[in-house]
Amino acid sequence: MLRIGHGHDVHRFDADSPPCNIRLGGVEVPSEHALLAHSDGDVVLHALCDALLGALALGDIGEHFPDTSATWRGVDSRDLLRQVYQLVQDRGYRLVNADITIVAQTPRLMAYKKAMQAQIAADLNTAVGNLNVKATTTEQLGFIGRKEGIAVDAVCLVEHAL
Ligand SMILES: Nc1ccn([C@@H]2O[C@H](COP(=O)(O)O)[C@@H](O)[C@H]2O)c(=O)n1
Ligand SMILES: C[C@@]1(CO)OP(=O)(O)OP(=O)(O)OC[C@H]1O
Repeated sequence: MLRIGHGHDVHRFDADSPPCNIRLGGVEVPSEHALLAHSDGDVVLHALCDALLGALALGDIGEHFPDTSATWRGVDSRDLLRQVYQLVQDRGYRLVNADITIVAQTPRLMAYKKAMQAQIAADLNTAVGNLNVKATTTEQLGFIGRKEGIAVDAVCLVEHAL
């Protein structure tokens, strides 16, 4: 039995913050500004969590980790991903593959994509070849092109282990 899931997330840059590292796909990436979020703001892992939850018809990340709860304030999104994947495994499923597209005018991600793939694969206990991370700009169009935020789309396939 195969099931497919899709996730989408957006986080806004804090225009008032100084240059700093942001977390994308579990990796520290230098950025002109911080991302605004209740958690650590890892928009890549949030989209992947939603894809995995979607594949099992388990709702969305906000239902499981509400941004009204102090429990999840500043949380490492790798913890959220591992918890979500445990829900998937508890139902007898495992990841076949996931494909992630980061839509960002900035920062430049070429040098960080492989590290993200390796980090995510390790957290999901899967081969790095089952994970793909892509990046694209919007050619300076729209809110992403104006460097106001980052969007991510993720799709995944899961299969029943039996
Ligand atoms: N934040 C980004 C965005 C893109 N890249 C890389 O550049 C390539 C071309 O980008 P387009 O927006 O013109 O499609 C893209 O395929 C990525 O390899 C990047 O590293 N960081
Ligand atoms: C991760 C959570 C929880 O800390 O908060 P944010 O970091 O704001 O992220 P978002 O993708 O808006 O929604 C999920 C949240 O409930």
